[in-house]
Amino acid sequence: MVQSSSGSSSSSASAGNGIPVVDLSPFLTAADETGKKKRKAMEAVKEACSEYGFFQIINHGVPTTLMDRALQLSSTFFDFPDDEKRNFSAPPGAPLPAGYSRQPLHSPDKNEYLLMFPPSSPFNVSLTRPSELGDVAEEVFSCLSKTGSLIEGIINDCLGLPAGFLSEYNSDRNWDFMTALRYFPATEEEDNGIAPHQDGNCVTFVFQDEAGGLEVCRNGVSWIPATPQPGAIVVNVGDVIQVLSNNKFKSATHRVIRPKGRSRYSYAFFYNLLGEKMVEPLLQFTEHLGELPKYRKFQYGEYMQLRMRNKSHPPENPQDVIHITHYSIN
Ligand SMILES: O=C(O)CCC(=O)C(=O)O
Ligand SMILES: [Fe+2]
Repeated sequence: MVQSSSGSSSSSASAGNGIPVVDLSPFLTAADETGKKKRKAMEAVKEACSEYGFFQIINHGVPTTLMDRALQLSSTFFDFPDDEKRNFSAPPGAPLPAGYSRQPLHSPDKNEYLLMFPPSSPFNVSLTRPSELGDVAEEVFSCLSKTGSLIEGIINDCLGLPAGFLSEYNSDRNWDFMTALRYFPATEEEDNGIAPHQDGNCVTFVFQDEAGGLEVCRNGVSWIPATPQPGAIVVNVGDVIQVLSNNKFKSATHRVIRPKGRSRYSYAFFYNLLGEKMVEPLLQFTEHLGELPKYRKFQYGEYMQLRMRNKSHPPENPQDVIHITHYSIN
């Protein structure tokens, strides 16, 4: 049921060298009549979310062939000359930066990416080269949206919330987005792909090629690899779930280290929340437990704007970068 991503079998979600791996098949097949396998998987998710904020899922229903194809097609796209790639950038003044972008020179992050909103979004840039990319990316988007809803339901139950609470709270999928990323090969001088950060959204899903490099910080001390495993999807809890659960579930700090001598390709799908939604610790994790809320209430869209400002206008003093602690009650 559960094994560590370093490959060794184990019955504990925290064993092994890598992050825990959870088999979702009991949730997708009718073969679990007693519900025992589901309960075991739920325990593993619960432990992973409170210990690491990270786990990998297998037998999740997203076809491996689709993920592999998507990675091949994005790598073909990123191999195009810069001028060609820029034809797929959002037009100047566009309300959202859909399509192709490269991290600005001042950024420590050395990657380029394609940004996609839900397939029906008018902000999307049509991905016509290579010819299959647009359709395959849409298919990936729809599949991961379903995975998002499945994992959100599992997290809901792991947190002991009333059935369907999170899906009702987060019922509008319009703010979800996905990136196809390419990290440039490391140089002799530096190898940062994405600097240590937490994701601001609800839950993130990543699938990656075999290069490796995604790492999770444990207890502020050690870095644990999310070792690539064929067909697996990495799941990480974002700030919204951390706040709602009053820190019961962790929005883990993670980073990407670029490999030497090759590029690294991945897709990241952000199961998000509508900007107008208010976020605050739920009574189940405060009053009902006799505990004080660790965050004040805030509007999600405001937090997203502050995070985007971190990127567009990085503060001189790194201590002024806005994190979820901006809303902490000390
Ligand atoms: O590419 C990856 O493996 C992770 C990307 C990530 O952490 C992010 O975009 O927030
Ligand atoms: Fe991230």
